[in-house]
Amino acid sequence: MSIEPRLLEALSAVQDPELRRPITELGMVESAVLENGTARVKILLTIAGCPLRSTIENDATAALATLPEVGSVELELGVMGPEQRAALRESLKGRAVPFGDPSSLTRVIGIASGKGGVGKSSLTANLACAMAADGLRVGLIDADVHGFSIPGLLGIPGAKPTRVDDMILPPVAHGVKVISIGMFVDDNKPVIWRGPMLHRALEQFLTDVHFGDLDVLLLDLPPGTGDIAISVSQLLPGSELVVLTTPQAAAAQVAERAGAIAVQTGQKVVGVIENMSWLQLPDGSTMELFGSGGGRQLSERLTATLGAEVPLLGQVPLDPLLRAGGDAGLPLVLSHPGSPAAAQITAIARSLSHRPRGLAGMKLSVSPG
Ligand SMILES: Nc1ncnc2c1ncn2[C@@H]1O[C@H](COP(=O)(O)OP(=O)(O)OP(=O)(O)O)[C@@H](O)[C@H]1O
Repeated sequence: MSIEPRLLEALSAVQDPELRRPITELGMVESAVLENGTARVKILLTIAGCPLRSTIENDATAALATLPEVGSVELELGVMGPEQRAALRESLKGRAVPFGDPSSLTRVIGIASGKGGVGKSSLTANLACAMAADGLRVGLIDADVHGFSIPGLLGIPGAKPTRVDDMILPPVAHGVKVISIGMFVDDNKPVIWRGPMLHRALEQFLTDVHFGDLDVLLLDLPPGTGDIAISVSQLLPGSELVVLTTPQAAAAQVAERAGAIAVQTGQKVVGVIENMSWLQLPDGSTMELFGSGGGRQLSERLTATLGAEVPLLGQVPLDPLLRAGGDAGLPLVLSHPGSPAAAQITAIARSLSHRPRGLAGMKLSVSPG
């Protein structure tokens, strides 16, 4: 089938919403001809019943209509055959370096907490959206296997990943590629997996899920020091940790254990975040609902235990809008970017993503000149 270069050029502006690459590079444009001002184009979807077919349809029609010589568009949607899908898989596989590879440029950051309910999932969802809003390519793995909540917090509670044969394409929410155990279990059933199964599930997320090239991959870890924390350190030896606490001394003590695990795993703890630091009252005064000092205390203790500076990255105040944003699936950093809590989270996201990558322990491919 023939392809008119001008039409192909216009279609190169259309991205596959899940693969986030131009459809022209993915072998999805089967034919594109111009006859008497009518652009007749056939696009092949990766799978039948592609959930995003109307997005592709609308984007392609709009892109073609930008050409002055195109008066009308006739778009036909087909489905890739096994050979075309195999070629697509191959071309995608060759691109992204696995995250565990020492030469990977993706910064992998696990968000850990001592106990549940301190806001780890809410902050992880907000951090991911803040980074994506800054133009970074962000992936988020909800590894909080027993308390997965990320899909709901990002407004895609029932989303299922698209499968192209044995490759899994993560749904995208607010520019973040998201994968969660919750997407692989029925409805709200509890996950009763133990060590080896959890390890296998995480391994599958890291190998079979096609995230493409990412700047940052965030992992929402289960609270505490369980099996998943060990698996993460084994599967992603270069990954870093951020530890979350509330200002309460008792919470900081529990969180210290989650951070001190890095002594055994050899991971770097890049900082502490204090959440629920205070509540601003209508008269402008602040109320320290959970006491104060937990974040500072945790940062000092981890610095002493690990023998390396573990800074307090920021303090996020309590904000009812943050809770409401989670319920509505629209994180606070997007719904109310100017609020004090959102400003703190965005500043923390920037300090995490803008730090130069440490080169210690990394192979440098430099040859003497
Ligand atoms: N800064 C904040 N202001 C207001 N509400 C918050 C804040 N941080 C978290 N919350 C709320 O606190 C509750 C617990 O948060 P979240 O589920 O994110 O915690 P978690 O640490 O991930 O818990 P678990 O590990 O048990 O899933 C949620 O209702 C969330 O909306």
